[in-house]
Amino acid sequence: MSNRWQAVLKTAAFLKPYKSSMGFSLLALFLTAGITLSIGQGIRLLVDRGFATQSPELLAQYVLIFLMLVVLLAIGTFTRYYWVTWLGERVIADIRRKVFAHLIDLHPGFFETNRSLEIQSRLTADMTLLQSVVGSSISVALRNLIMLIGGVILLFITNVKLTIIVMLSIPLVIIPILLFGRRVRLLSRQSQDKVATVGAYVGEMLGQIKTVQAYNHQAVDKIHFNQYVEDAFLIARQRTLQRAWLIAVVIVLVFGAIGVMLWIGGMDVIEDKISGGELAAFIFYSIIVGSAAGSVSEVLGDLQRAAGAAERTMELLEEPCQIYSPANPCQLPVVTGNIVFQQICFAYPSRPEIQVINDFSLTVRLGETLALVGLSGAGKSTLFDLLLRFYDIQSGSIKLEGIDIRDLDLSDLRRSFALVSQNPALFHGSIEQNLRYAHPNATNAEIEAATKAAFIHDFILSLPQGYQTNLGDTGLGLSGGQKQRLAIARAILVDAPILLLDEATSALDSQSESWVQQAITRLSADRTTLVIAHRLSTVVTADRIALIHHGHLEALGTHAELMKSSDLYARLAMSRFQTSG
Ligand SMILES: Nc1ncnc2c1ncn2[C@@H]1O[C@H](COP(=O)(O)OP(=O)(O)OP(=O)(O)O)[C@@H](O)[C@H]1O
Repeated sequence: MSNRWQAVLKTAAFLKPYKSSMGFSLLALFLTAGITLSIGQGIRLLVDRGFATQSPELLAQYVLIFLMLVVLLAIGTFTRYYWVTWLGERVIADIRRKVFAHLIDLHPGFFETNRSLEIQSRLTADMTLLQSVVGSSISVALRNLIMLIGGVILLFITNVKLTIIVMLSIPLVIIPILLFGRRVRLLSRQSQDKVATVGAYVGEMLGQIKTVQAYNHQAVDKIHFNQYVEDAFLIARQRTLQRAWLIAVVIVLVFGAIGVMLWIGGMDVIEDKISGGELAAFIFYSIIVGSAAGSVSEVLGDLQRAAGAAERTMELLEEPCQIYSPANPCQLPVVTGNIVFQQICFAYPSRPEIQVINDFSLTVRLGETLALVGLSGAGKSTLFDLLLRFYDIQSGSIKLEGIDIRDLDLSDLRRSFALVSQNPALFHGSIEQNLRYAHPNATNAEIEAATKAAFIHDFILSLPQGYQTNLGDTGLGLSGGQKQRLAIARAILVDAPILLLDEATSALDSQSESWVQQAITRLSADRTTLVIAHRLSTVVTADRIALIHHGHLEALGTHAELMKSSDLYARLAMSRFQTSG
């Protein structure tokens, strides 16, 4: 079986928990199809017995039956529509939750080879497609299939001669409609893609609005954007033209065919070979059979596209997670900050030929502040990634409290660290929500103590909405220094035994710089701290400095020692360390 159909089966498995809803839907489906078909018989009785006999009582009786059928049809359709759509929405909600739960645990390396924008589009576009198929197309296909089969049987029962004529002429009507329909569908898909490109372009430009304006790039962007919009318009126009043709052709062919039938059938009625009711019922059934055949063929295209979406979704869901907790993790003792790197080697999975960390060994002492310094690209941030197990090393070992970090439960390991990165990640939401990110149950007093220690409390209070001030995406609306202090307050609140700090390279003004510096000093006072240092003030006050060069430990010691013993360090200190603060 091809992957695609396996994926469809796996997607269908999501329906399993909802057997009763499926039962309701199927029941309603058969009921409505049955009633629709029996309306033809109702029409026949109405014409032959109600009108032809000129009896008002019989007419009233048959109109009543007809109305009852209509009410039943309404109830059945309500049930079918509600349960089928419910199923579609429910199943897609389940798949979305499962995919997200899987993605958020996946190793970060996965997102390097798969653009997150593309994954986002899968989560929206593919899901919408699947939803429309589970929540409507399947039921439309099934209903029309039942009507098609039932309609053909009833056509034969009603009149064999006319049925044979209809059967011979159906392809004449259906084939042109299918051809036009296919072209319209192809153009609709192209049109959707074009609209998606327009959306992506707007997203990218608005996300980078300052760069766009700083480089006076608006005129060029307008030209590009106009091009995208015009492309989308041209395709939409073509699609509309084809669709208009399709509608016109359908009208001519379908009503033409009905006209022919009326002619042949009418002659039979005049010659008394069949009754007027039979002819009316016959025309009703032919319309049903014709439209059912059209719908089934149209829905088949949808089902095929949905199979593609199912395949991509299942691929995502089955992507193996390469970083996970061991089955029987070791118990982590109280973490004091005893970290040992032992001859570790590492290359990023996306560039396996470049050894970023090369036979690196280092023992971190309890409670010390260790500054990591080195040229840009030396591998400092990579060491943090390895400590947090975003990637696994290829050889050697990293031990925390004497235990290899690969033998620890991932959440235990990561709970031991508080990370303050160079560009602190803040999320959409209030300042308070951002502070509570890793410690949701913190009391207000704890939050205040943390923000005071990070020298950000007064600033927060100066905002009109204080702690409830909303931050835009990625902390929009705060300066670099404010973001860092907020991140430091968050780290204080987490109160993890080891602090990982990636100092900002961007120069802060001296006031802000000194606040950040003091906040860091407080934060690192009673815990083991690894800091990627870019400032002279930081390296001078650090207990020890590790100089990293090409992923290797080049030298280790205090500032004064390294200034004497290492040429590279002396050069680095002269040229690179920022002296502000
Ligand atoms: N995700 C990645 N995939 C492949 N290569 C990477 C990845 N991240 C970093 N690298 C490469 O690994 C090397 C070390 O990068 P790292 O970020 O650890 O350096 P760094 O010392 O922190 O530099 P800086 O001070 O400029 O931040 C660099 O050559 C970089 O290009």
